[in-house]
Amino acid sequence: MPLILATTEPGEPEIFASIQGEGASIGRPCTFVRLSRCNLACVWCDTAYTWRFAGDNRPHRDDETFDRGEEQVTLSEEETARRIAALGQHRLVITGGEPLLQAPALARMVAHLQGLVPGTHVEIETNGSVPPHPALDALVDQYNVSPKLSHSGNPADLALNPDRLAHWATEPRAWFKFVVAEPADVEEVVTIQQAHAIPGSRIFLMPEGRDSATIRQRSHWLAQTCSEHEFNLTDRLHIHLFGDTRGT
Ligand SMILES: Nc1nc2[nH]cc(C(=O)O)c2c(=O)[nH]1
Ligand code: SF4
Ligand SMILES: [Mg+2]
Repeated sequence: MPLILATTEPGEPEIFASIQGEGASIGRPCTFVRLSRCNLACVWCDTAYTWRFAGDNRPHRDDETFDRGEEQVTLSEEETARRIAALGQHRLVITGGEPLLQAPALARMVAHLQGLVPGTHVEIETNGSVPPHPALDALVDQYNVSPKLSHSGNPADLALNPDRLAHWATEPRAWFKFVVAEPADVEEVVTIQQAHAIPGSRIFLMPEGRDSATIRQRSHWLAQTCSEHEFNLTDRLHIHLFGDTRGT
């Protein structure tokens, strides 16, 4: 089974070199590969083109639906690895959508990539609701786990499964990154932190926002909140640098 990737334009897979814009590796140069499809549906999702295809009526703030044929491209594991290797980086961030939905094919792709560029550091951006897959898990250096709070609009039993969260809480390669828009969202983070005994040093709060002004405004009060709770604050560096654009 090949990989189903997102596109920057019809037929063009979203594989690009950039700077990690969020979380524990912020500022590091890396290559990104964006996979299509997600098992959740966040109302403020900034990559709705990976899942909100015509006929999907789950609510989204923009109320836009996308043409699956234009937004998805199928690429073999080997060709995906070749395109990543051609960008010359030694770090890879696998994102989506929800990339763990395609874990078996991703495992084959990463194994192939390690043959082309040995020692590549592999990070996965995940919403944390999908169990890790053993073959892929063995090839991953870092998980950036972003559980979705109630303001995302997802049912809690899907987005905040206690067994899944318990797994990530005890996974030493996992960092937590919570998207926060309002102070009430932080209360949910604290509840999750306490339920799973997650050290604050492994938690990042990230302002929800798709433009610099919103991110900056929310970062002001979030900085104070992070001090109080000893959480980390993360920016969304790529939005300041490139705006809300694909392939950046
Ligand atoms: N530069 C950059 N950094 C990112 N970190 C996480 C991203 C994501 O979309 O998951 C992302 C992204 O789309 N671009
Ligand atoms: S989990 Fe991520 S990709 Fe999926 S809908 Fe939410 S923000 Fe979008
Ligand atoms: Mg993004």
